[in-house]
Amino acid sequence: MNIKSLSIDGLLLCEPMRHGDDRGWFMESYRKDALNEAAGRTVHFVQDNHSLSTAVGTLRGLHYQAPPCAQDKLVRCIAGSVLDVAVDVRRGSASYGQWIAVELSAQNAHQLFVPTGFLHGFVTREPNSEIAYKVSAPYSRDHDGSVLWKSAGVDWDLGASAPILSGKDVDAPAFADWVSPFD
Ligand SMILES: Cc1cn([C@H]2C[C@H](O)[C@@H](COP(=O)(O)OP(=O)(O)O[C@H]3O[C@H](C)C(=O)[C@H](O)[C@H]3O)O2)c(=O)[nH]c1=O
Repeated sequence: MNIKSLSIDGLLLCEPMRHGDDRGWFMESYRKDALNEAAGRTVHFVQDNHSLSTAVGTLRGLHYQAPPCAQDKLVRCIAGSVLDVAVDVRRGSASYGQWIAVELSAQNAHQLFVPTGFLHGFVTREPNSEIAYKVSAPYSRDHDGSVLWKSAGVDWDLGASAPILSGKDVDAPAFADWVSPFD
């Protein structure tokens, strides 16, 4: 498992090693020890999530769970491919408002570690794309929030197409009007 820091402090790109043979391949898709060493702390995952997005251009984001239910996330794509996005919304951060986007795909097997204090979202690049991700706090509907996907300066690489959104994401507040709950 190769884990490297990205340009925004706290974000990690995990690249598991695939061991191929004439049957196919084997991969360790999660190593607690390696992630904790790279994160510099113990990350306690308590829930696994899995979503299927059937159409290209399905955009889920920009989402967060507010404290005290904030979530670290370890995100991977197990079918198709997505552009995965994280936006730094830690009020004390020198990189507040900065974002990164990485392609996660079943083919590259890359994973993005998104610590608490970031907005998270993705847009699908293939039909029937699936993401599976670990979170460090249980789902809490009362702490679940969204920021309008097109208001944070993210380049989603959508081309001329409008994304497919949930009602929650269509009506989300604009980044400029939103107050981050993260220190
Ligand atoms: C997140 C979640 C949702 N749900 C239920 C609530 C709704 O009835 C249904 C769909 O939820 P939602 O529209 O919030 O799903 P996504 O748009 O995929 O949201 C997720 O997408 C972005 C990319 C994230 O990083 C978050 O994990 C999460 O916000 O699943 C649950 O029962 N448990 C959960 O943990």
